[in-house]
Amino acid sequence: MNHTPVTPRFAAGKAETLAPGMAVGLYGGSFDPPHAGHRHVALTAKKRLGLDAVWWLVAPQNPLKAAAPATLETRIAAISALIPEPGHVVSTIEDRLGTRYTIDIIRHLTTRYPQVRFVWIMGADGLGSFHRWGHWREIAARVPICVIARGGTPLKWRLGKAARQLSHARVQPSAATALVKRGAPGWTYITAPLHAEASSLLRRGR
Ligand SMILES: Nc1ncnc2c1ncn2[C@@H]1O[C@H](COP(=O)(O)OP(=O)(O)OP(=O)(O)O)[C@@H](O)[C@H]1O
Ligand SMILES: O=C(O)c1ccc[n+]([C@@H]2O[C@H](COP(=O)([O-])O)[C@@H](O)[C@H]2O)c1
Repeated sequence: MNHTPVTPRFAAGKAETLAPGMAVGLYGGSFDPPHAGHRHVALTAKKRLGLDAVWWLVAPQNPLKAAAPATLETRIAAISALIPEPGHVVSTIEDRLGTRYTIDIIRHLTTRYPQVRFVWIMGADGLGSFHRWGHWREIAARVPICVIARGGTPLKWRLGKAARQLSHARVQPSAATALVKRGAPGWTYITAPLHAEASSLLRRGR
């Protein structure tokens, strides 16, 4: 197969490599700092969706968060140490494209690599605030979404605006791999065992 490197290698040392037909999970986060809960999400999604790779998209700055996170270098190094397994790539594509908005990444990747099957990965709290993201309906129209359960207020998140408006496109977790093959629109909510870790808890303990 003809492997096309998206960009040159970057600090983390693993290339973001794409090939036609590949299934790639896009796991966006502040990762400030990354923790075992993130690892759990990425490993669960990779397994349950049958992904070839998970790209950990390190957000330069979440547009909905006021506080600036640690430097990209610090977070990249920490993610690389947390998840050395093959198939997990730390990506600075948001920084390279000079955007803080997920829609820009999704438009770029789905337009440029139409033969790659991208899927967006997020924790359940992300579903709860998804309707506040820029062009969230277009994101959902362009890529399937995999939501991984998280402790907190799951009922509120599952009954939130985005979940309600996208309810027609929801599929059972048993259809998750088929969803990735079929493509958007579609989302699934995977009730993996919960993982209690949170970056805010770790920052408080610093
Ligand atoms: N323990 C967890 N279980 C499930 N999803 C998680 C967990 N921790 C983080 N996530 C998900 O990972 C993505 C990145 O999360 P983020 O980097 O903001 O970490 P966080 O622990 O939620 O941080 P903070 O506590 O500062 O809000 C989000 O989609 C979030 O929902
Ligand atoms: O595009 C947006 O409007 C948007 C708003 C909030 C969050 N996001 C993305 O959601 C992902 C998770 O963010 P965070 O800070 O909760 O880890 C990360 O990739 C952010 O860039 C994106």
